[in-house]
Amino acid sequence: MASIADYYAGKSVLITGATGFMGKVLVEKLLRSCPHVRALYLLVRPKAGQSMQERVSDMMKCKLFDRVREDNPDFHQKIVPISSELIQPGLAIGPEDKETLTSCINIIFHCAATIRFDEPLKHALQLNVMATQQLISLAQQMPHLQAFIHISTAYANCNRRHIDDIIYPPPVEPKKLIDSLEWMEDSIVRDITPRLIGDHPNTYTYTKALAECVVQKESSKLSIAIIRPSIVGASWQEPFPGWIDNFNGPSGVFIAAGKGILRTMRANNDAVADLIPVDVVINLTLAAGWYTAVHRPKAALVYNCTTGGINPFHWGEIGMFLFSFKRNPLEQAFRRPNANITSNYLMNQYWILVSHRFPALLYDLYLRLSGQKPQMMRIFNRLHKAIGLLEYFSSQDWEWNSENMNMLMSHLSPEDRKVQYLQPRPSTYHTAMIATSLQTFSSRHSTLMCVS
Ligand SMILES: CCCCCCCCCCCCCCCCCCCC(=O)SCCNC(=O)CCNC(=O)[C@H](O)C(C)(C)COP(=O)(O)OP(=O)(O)OC[C@H]1O[C@@H](n2cnc3c(N)ncnc32)[C@H](O)[C@@H]1OP(=O)(O)O
Ligand SMILES: NC(=O)C1=CN([C@@H]2O[C@H](COP(=O)(O)OP(=O)(O)OC[C@H]3O[C@@H](n4cnc5c(N)ncnc54)[C@H](OP(=O)(O)O)[C@@H]3O)[C@@H](O)[C@H]2O)C=CC1
Repeated sequence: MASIADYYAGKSVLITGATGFMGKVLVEKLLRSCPHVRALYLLVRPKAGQSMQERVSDMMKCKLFDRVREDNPDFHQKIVPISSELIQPGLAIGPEDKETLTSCINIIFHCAATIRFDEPLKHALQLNVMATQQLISLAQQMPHLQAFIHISTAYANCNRRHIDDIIYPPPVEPKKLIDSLEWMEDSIVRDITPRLIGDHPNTYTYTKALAECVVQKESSKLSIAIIRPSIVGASWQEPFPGWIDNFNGPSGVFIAAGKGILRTMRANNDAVADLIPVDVVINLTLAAGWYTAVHRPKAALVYNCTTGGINPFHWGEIGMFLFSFKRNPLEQAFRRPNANITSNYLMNQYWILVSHRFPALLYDLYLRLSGQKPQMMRIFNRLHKAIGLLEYFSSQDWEWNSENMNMLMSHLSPEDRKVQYLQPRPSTYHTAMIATSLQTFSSRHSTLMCVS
């Protein structure tokens, strides 16, 4: 059977979300590990005054691409940016581009999404669900398509404690929800969002669950796989250890703790912190693309891409790790760092008062008296809002079944297992991943290495 690199040779690949955290790593690994891939078509929108071409060429200059650049200085010739705004009808792809895509694409990786926990429901629905539906419709017009890989999240079903690698019935029929929200004013949608999302913690996990249902509906017509990563962190090994370019999930928490701002947070010391390095997720994604295209499974296969089952690491251990900040605070720290976790709500409230609000009040008073604008209370209010949204995930445990991931591993040749390593088995990888990402944070004054 063809190796993964052999399979991708000569193939045209369509990627959404290529300018995002995971998308960039996917583009890089595909170019580096599958050097004979024919072309990567990236659906990109113009943003912040930059055209989509400018955005893509800036992205390719980033440090993440150093190794690809070394191997093949002309790698950019394989990248074809296509202008697309995913929440517009027809994904706002021009007729000529559509013609090109439908005639040549062999594999689609759908990474784009809004991952904000506080996204208004209508927008999360438009991007995470309706755009997925539109992309699938486009995929159905591609005669040479061999695989459609949808990136979901391990938390799409976080209202369950045990999560198998199957697609669960959606909380609501997506079409019904789309139709009923269409005519509603935004303020009404905002008011009824908590009732609609029910036992989901936010609009993100809720719409990702609906997207899986949309994908499943088409699985008889296309060869589909769904990848469900847990909390995606910095790279473990490739293209170099510790690469990360965002403040999502634990990263923002680490920085706030390293600057001595965040000193208390509600988390369960004994709950599994299911962190997975971005390079492992991308390896699984590429391997799943290969398997789906070669084996054409009859139903969509779901890959829970998690680590807790094989190599559990706990929030308490991360908390211990952050003690290193006591000796090495990040630059321009507000105070000497001293971050602690508690699972007790009242205790947390007490420490918020004593070690967050009170010092902020004092500092703002000092700023006022010295003729400057007070700012610390504002910063803490934002921090508390963000932490409030994350605590749901750090206070409880989930258990994921990873049969399909194991099955996929067993199908890889020994050579592919080296290139597309899937399971970070050594127990040191969590600490390596966190340590290197902390180095990334501290070495650049807490701005990240490659902010797009
Ligand atoms: C006491 C400490 C002990 C610590 C040990 C225990 C650690 C526990 C950590 C628990 C983490 C749990 C994480 C669970 C995650 C579950 C994951 C589910 C997995 C997924 O499927 S997808 C990925 C998940 N999505 C996210 O993580 C997104 C969550 N974030 C949001 O929804 C929003 O960011 C949030 C939290 C609502 C905040 O919004 P807002 O206030 O509007 O701020 P922005 O994010 O838009 O940022 C504005 C601006 O500020 C910059 N920024 C953000 N954070 C920092 C920072 N720490 N330092 C410096 N700058 C920061 C940000 O880049 C923006 O800049 P722009 O220039 O882009 O405007
Ligand atoms: N990060 C994590 O911890 C996890 C992520 N996931 C999933 O992985 C996938 C990728 O996540 P991640 O890379 O972290 O997310 P990012 O927020 O870093 O990237 C999101 C991507 O989607 C694109 N996008 C957003 N809106 C639009 C739009 N309207 N039109 C075109 N493109 C758009 C963004 O483009 P632009 O640059 O133009 O904004 C960006 O390229 C998502 O599906 C997410 O659910 C799953 C589990 C964990």
